[in-house]
Amino acid sequence: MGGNVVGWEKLFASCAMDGVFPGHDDFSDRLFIPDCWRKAQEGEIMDAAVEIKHLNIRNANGQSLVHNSSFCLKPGETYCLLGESGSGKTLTSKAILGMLPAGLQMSGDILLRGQNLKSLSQKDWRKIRGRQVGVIFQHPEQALHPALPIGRQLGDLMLSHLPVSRHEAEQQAEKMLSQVLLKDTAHVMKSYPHELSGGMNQRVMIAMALLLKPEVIADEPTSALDVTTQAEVISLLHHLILELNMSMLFITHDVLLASYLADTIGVMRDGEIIEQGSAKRILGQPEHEYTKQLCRYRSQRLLSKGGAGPNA
Ligand SMILES: Nc1ncnc2c1ncn2[C@@H]1O[C@H](COP(=O)(O)OP(=O)(O)OP(=O)(O)O)[C@@H](O)[C@H]1O
Repeated sequence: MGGNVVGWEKLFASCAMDGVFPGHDDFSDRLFIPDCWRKAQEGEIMDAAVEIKHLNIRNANGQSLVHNSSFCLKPGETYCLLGESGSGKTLTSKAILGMLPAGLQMSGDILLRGQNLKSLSQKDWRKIRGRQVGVIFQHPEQALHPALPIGRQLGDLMLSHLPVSRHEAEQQAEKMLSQVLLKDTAHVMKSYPHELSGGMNQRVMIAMALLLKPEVIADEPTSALDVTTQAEVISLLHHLILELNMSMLFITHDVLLASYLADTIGVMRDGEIIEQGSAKRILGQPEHEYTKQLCRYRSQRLLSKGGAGPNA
């Protein structure tokens, strides 16, 4: 890892000792404070990066899969949607990306920087994805074309949204690859996805998602990686989101991961957000019995493994 990226183990060890996690008020004197927080404190009104209002998703039989969900991702913050498998996290993120599977019915409003995405055509969605909202999936093959070199894919993304030359686009792309700490970026630019390791492809996907500085949705982005690579990738993502002052909706079933990354946590269960608030409040004073269970589980994992990482 690069020298300025905080290692999981070091970070967790110190957090476990202090009983707090970065991103919370307790760390405010030591951490980078996003500009938007300062502006919000000063009373300046800002559009939410993403706002979900009364989102309902039903299957073809009318069964409710996501029920009346509302939440707000503020500019410059990381909002973790935390919940067990099947709770509706991925469907929520797919709704925001305009990628709901056929046969599902959606109601409610999705606003991106104030723009309601409700009745966009597929053509309009293509203009938005990558430019205004980027996504990091669990499996890079969901986003990377197997038959195109990495440099071409990143360059194409930039060319499809910005008035730049192919040369400029690929220069920017290569710069982004170095920001995700890939070595020998000239070689990576010419490589095909199957020639890179899983961890390298995940970094390429992060580079692609962050390239045009959109709002970012990360859906269990490291679940398919081994423990060490997972820790490196999460640490890198956290660092870049802070450095670039970007907003991220991070989807996870892992309470330890949420406690490491989140400014705000929404706990999702059976299609509903049952509790949400600042990470400090949710982890320190959970109200719902289910959230209390999650917090007890987190404490046990920290105690038993010394807070050693995302799969601890
Ligand atoms: N295309 C679909 N058609 C019908 N039901 C679906 C479809 N996709 C998901 N579901 C159902 O919707 C519910 C929520 O699924 P979702 O994938 O959002 O859960 P999740 O919280 O992301 O879980 P996981 O982490 O396992 O992906 C589940 O009961 C799932 O079976």
